[in-house]
Amino acid sequence: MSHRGLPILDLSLASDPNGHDVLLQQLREALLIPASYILRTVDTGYAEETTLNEKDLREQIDFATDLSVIWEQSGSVSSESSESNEGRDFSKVHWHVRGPNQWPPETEILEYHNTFQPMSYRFIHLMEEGLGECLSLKRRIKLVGYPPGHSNEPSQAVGAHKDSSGWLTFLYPVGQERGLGVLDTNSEWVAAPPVKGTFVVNFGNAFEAATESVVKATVHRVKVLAPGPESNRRCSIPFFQRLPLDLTISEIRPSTPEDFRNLRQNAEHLRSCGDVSSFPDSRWDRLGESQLRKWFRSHGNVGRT
Ligand SMILES: O=C(O)CCC(=O)C(=O)O
Ligand SMILES: [Fe+2]
Repeated sequence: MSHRGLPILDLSLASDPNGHDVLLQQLREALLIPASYILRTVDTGYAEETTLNEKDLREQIDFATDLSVIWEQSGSVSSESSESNEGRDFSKVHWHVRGPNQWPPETEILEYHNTFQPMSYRFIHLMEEGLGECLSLKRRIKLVGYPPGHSNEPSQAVGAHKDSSGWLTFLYPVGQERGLGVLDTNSEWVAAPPVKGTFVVNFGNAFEAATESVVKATVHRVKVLAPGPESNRRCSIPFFQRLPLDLTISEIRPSTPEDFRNLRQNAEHLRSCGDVSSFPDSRWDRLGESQLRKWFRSHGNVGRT
């Protein structure tokens, strides 16, 4: 079940009475070994991004659930009047990240959404069976294009990072272009080339926090080659699952069974990678704050507005 260092899980075993338990066991092992695995299954608004203080060489467009603006300049907005505000405290600056959307609604890519949404839940339910997780998840889909690099050396297309959206990311590489790399437990970069009929699963920052670092968030990056016969435009479609903005680490933790969190004593293989940001940081307990910090770090213009 492995492809050049990354385990490959066959999701179809989930509905096979003889394969189900085997898959759960593989899933449990995969959660603890490397931080990423491959799952076998079935010109407007381009954003610029910076990772580790270096500009990424890629263009991207986001599709997400269209949410209304709920934060007001005046600070604390009385929430009682509106049912949809659910008693939130709008003096908290992280509510800035809610609306208005600067990207098309997810209905524009309905077919993709309708394929990935049930698949992502199928996978999450499988994890719940193995671990007992149960959280309310939102999602975001992104279309990403990487032009070939400028120099003869591979260039940073997106720098080393952990996905800040939180939970799991299902990453679908379009075409055969290589470039995705994942940091393994020995702090070495492992290539994650496209494998037909599969997509890559990354663990996000909140997943690491929920499991008290038993499962490490996947540190990953993309490098692109200089223009040449080997180097074409690379495209990918990540499907991010994220958690409610107001959720805190202390609220997330009980969702992971204690016996699983206790494995942390045996899981001290921390992958350090320079300045890659981590969610489990007492200064940024709330997921919304961590999201906002990510936007500040990656998109300088967001911090200025
Ligand atoms: O395009 C890829 O393969 C990786 C994209 C990614 O890591 C991200 O957008 O967070
Ligand atoms: Fe990522």
